[in-house]
Amino acid sequence: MGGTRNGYNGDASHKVEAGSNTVKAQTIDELHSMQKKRSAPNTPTTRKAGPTFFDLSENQRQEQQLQSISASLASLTRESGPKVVRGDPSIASKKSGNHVFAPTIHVSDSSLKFTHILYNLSPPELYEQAIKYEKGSFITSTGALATLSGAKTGRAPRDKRVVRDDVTKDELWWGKGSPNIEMDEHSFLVNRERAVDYLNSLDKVFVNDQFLNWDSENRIKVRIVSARAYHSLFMHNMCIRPTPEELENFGTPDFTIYNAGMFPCNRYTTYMTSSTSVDLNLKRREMVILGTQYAGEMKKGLFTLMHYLMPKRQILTLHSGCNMGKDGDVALFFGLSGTGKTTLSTDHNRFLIGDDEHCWSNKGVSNIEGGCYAKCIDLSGDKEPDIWNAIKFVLENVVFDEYTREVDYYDKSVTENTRASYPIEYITNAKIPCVGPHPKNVILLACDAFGVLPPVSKLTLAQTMYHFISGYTALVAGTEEGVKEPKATFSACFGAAFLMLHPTKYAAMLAEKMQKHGATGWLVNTGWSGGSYGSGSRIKLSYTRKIIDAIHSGSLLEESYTKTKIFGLEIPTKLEGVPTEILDPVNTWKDKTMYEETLLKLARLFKNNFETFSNYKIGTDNDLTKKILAAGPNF
Ligand SMILES: Nc1ncnc2c1ncn2[C@@H]1O[C@H](COP(=O)(O)OP(=O)(O)OP(=O)(O)O)[C@@H](O)[C@H]1O
Ligand SMILES: O=C([O-])CC(=O)C(=O)O
Ligand SMILES: [Ca+2]
Ligand SMILES: [Mn+2]
Repeated sequence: MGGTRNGYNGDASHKVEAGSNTVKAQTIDELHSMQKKRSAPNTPTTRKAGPTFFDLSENQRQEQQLQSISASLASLTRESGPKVVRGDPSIASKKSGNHVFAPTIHVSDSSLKFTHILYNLSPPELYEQAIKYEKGSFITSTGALATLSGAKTGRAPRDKRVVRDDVTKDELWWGKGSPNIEMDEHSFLVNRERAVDYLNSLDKVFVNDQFLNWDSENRIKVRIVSARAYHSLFMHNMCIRPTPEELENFGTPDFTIYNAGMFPCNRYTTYMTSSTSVDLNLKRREMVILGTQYAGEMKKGLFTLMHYLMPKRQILTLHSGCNMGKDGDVALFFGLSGTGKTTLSTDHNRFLIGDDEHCWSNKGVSNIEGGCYAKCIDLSGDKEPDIWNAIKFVLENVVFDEYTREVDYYDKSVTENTRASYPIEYITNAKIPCVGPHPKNVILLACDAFGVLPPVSKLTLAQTMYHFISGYTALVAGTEEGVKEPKATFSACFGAAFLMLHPTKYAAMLAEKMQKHGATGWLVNTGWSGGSYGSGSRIKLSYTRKIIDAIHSGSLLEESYTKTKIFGLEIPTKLEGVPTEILDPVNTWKDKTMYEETLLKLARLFKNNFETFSNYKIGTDNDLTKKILAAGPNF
């Protein structure tokens, strides 16, 4: 890790003398102990650590930490908390002494045992745990840990539940089109108890205490309790890693995830429709995962939480990538899964702020996460060198050569949705801390499987809002369970699956911010050209990159434009590095009537989808609302 190793007070008597043949160790154990420095995983930061306010001894601090973890793992009915002890049960010495916290004596089998806590382990320690105990864990030729996520290789949005109570019933978006399927408090507690009992029945559980959001004033403390080293390593990568000082002063988390992924929910529990359940309880500030080991559920569960917490502070949450040029010009890349947020925000000529989840506050943008999660199907070192070189730590569901351990990125036999997760600092031009000024360009990515949207269009504010609320793409196979072929999808705000409030609330905030900061909207089709999926082909990544370059540099703004029929999109008449004929899709189709029909078909789909929004006002601006409604296709 490139981070600073503060927090370690080296004891000089234990150091190996440079240039001498002998070591100062008296025993083999002592010698081995010299290989290791005491430190904790951290994300590089330029932020100064606050004063260490705790005047506690190391033992007192550890005990407090264990008490807090024991409280997190408390069963609701039988005990106030399990006996917890730090360390791997196979290694930990039996003299657990002052590390033990045993709050109750009501005897049950589970209260007689210890739950060993593997607290914020480092990646090497997690590798060892995975290799030793988790079937399907292997080290690949580049040193990444290849893992399997089990039966689920994508998120399960139909199995997501949100507790509906007196507060959330009025605050949240429910009903048609909403991702928030209700459950009651009682059923949540049943699932929570099931997860906690399962976790406490294990010899050991992993606990990660980490942060969300690089905007330090709006940072959220999260605790993730999980049963697998893979899950702990994934979250180590994806959340912001605390410095040793920050970890010491962590205190009580703002939110806790109980991931009992390999253990199913009980179908006889009210509201359960399968063996998988991902449950969010805002009042208790908790999430429970049962019956899926797909790690993305944790990442996107936390993103959902941020979609609730941040708007309360006038901060907009964005399902977008984000990068910044050398002159400080920031671009956002919105888009549904597989449309190119990660691919296009990771740009060798620009600083990466983040690839997937951001906040836009009155100070500018901030990444929510500490890592990236790239699709790696068909990944090649030539086309995506920065991602290729960043692949460390976690590779999900990939296939590799048994002997050389070289990964075959073209192999889809486990799933289409193969993924790599890596700490953001492994992208060499990552912007640390991951914050930036107000965006100049807002790029909406759509992977249009119909092949009728132009490769790039310049949008008016009303058009930007229309397309943002529509959230169109042709979902590329994989990320959501059961999708095997591209298919037209509309997902409000390019992330309906993660919205907590009504889409128009986020849209109003975006419009207000774009207006205030003079950002330009663009629609970029990273999908098909020359025909629909099946006959045409996907637009070359190198062309899309040229388009994005011209947006960043400002040169595209200077081009002359013509307006397309039906969608009324402004398209440039030329663009350096991109064949002129592909800029207007009609030129690339052999069968022009087929093109017209397909265009009309897509326009109808847009219109039908937007009907649900026609009764809503976008913010307080009546005029803008009217313009947005008129900014859709006309036919
Ligand atoms: N013209 C293109 N533009 C962008 N991506 C392309 C293009 N052609 C092919 N691709 C491929 O499409 C995929 C885009 O996936 P990417 O990881 O960027 O999606 P994402 O928007 O970040 O999705 P998620 O939210 O699920 O992480 C990559 O595998 C990339 O190589
Ligand atoms: O959540 C996932 O599994 C991957 C992702 O980023 C998305 O779907 O937007
Ligand atoms: Ca991504
Ligand atoms: Mn995403």
